[in-house]
Amino acid sequence: MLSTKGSVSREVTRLRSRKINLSVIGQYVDYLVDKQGVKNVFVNGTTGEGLALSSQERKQLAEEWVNQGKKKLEHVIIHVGALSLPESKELARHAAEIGASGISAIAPFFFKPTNKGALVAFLREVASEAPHIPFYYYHIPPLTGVKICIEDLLDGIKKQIPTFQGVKYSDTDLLDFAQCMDKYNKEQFLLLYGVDEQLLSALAVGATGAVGSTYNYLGQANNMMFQAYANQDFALARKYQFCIGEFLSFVFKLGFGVAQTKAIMTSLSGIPMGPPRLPLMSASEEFITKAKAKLDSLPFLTTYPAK
Ligand SMILES: CC(=O)N[C@@H]([C@@H](O)[C@H](O)[C@H](O)CO)[C@@H](O)CC(=O)C(=O)O
Repeated sequence: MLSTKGSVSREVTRLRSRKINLSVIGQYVDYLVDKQGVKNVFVNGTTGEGLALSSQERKQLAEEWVNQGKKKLEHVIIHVGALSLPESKELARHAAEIGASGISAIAPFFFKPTNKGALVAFLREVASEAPHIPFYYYHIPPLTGVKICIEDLLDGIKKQIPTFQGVKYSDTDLLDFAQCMDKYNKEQFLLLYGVDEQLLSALAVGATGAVGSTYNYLGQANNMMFQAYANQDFALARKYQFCIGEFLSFVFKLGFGVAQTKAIMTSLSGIPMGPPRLPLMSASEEFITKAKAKLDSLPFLTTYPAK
């Protein structure tokens, strides 16, 4: 007991005054593009701990990603969601000014919108600050607690938010997701799926893309899964999804979240992702060793045929 308390307080001291490190972003962009085949990024979202950062830090990160991504990345979408509407609007304006390809926002989750009208009113205010770039709603009910049905949200949304382009859908409700695909086919919304362990099921009902934490280090494996699915090689696509599932199921049992994602990413890419910000605590050495050993036991996920 005593030793646990001691190590928690040492960790707290270590995490207390951590600052963002902009100097690794250029390297991060190259790693994603060259090693993972990932050319679209979602900045200041969950994995990037956007909600734990000050507005100033979020702006600095957004600028660095846009600048470093020039001529390398296809899309840099900046997450501008915040608990306060003025803050969210300011971040939206800033993202548009610096040349982001799009913006996205979660629902505020302290004073929550309790119905579609309230949510749309909030999102409309945010989106209207960046009237020339696409807006994506970031649906992540496990973290926001806002469970407004997306099938309902999409009904008439373009009239309310002319720049509305789609949804980053980080929830397991594949019925709602499939209904959106089916019902709004004509609108050609981009529905980007965000539960990595279920991506293949989302592809089967028509997902147009994916945004998630594991694409930082398993981007190639997921690209292969996309390719296998497009080629109608469903056995191969399932093999990728099952392997990804085996890895995630293993780390879930150890305790998995943003801090652990950063640690895995650091260990695989060699780029120091740094510790998370309090109240999140760093991944343990034991976690890192076990997660790395598990990935090493699944070479199918991390070794690819030469191009
Ligand atoms: C709750 C959460 O963190 N979800 C992740 C998933 O990628 C998730 O880590 C993965 O599916 C493992 O459960 C993403 O949806 C979040 C994400 O894309 C982001 O960084 O904004």
